[in-house]
Amino acid sequence: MNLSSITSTSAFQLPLLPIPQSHASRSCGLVENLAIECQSLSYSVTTKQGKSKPILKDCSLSIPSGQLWMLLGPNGSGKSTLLKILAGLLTPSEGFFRVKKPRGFVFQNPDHQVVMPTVKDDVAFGLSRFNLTYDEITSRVEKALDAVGMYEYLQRPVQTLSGGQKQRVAIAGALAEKCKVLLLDELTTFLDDTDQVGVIKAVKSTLASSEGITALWVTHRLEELEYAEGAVYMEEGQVVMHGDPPTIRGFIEARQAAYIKQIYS
Ligand SMILES: Nc1ncnc2c1ncn2[C@@H]1O[C@H](COP(=O)(O)OP(=O)(O)OP(=O)(O)O)[C@@H](O)[C@H]1O
Repeated sequence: MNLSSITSTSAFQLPLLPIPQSHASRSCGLVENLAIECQSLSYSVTTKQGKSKPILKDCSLSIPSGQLWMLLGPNGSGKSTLLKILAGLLTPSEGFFRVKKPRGFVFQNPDHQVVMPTVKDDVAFGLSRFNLTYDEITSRVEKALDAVGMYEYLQRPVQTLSGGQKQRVAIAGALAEKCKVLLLDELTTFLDDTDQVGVIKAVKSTLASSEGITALWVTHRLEELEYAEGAVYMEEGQVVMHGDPPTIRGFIEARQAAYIKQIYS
């Protein structure tokens, strides 16, 4: 169901990774072929004491259409908050953002999203608000489940599915609604290795077989970067860098090594 610049950090100063020209072209001042764009996005909450607490600070990033990008960063760095803003679930305090629509948000815990009795009912649920015939709904549900490798589970009760299968059903819900952007919040956190790879491959093959669907995937798992075309790394509410996965991976590994050295020195 479907419900960079580098900013200064204490230890590292790296240059902005520009978006390759093949990914984005400028015309009349607007960036074309981008699925997601944020400029100077900030988000604050008001504490019980009445003080403003910044959660996101001056975040800028651009993600081209048709690609899988990863969003990484330590706990509490603001990844989920940024994703919720992009999904329209939170309103930024300042800045500008644009996301191609329709967009779909898939939660970390599939039990919060996959709630109808059977797989086909769950994928069809969001379609009830469109004026579609029964045949159109059936066709969309079948195509969406096929895209995530779950077609044979059409009639299955959802409580018999594994966590990874439920995640794929949740993604199918967004695909059935013809979402152009999939916002995927730590889908593999609770999954074993087999389910993890199954979900990520389902997203990859969906993007490969469709026209211009883009996915932004929040993760803590560095090894998942091998599936991505691009990545964004956040710390303390800021986008520290964004660009190609090997460079981001090298940066994070250097950061982790420095942290471990600091602990043991
Ligand atoms: N409504 C809120 N009120 C107060 N603090 C909040 C609120 N929402 C988020 N925060 C804080 O903002 C910070 C960023 O939270 P967020 O969930 O976006 O981080 P994250 O990078 O997704 O973390 P994790 O990897 O642990 O899921 C955290 O310190 C969190 O406690």
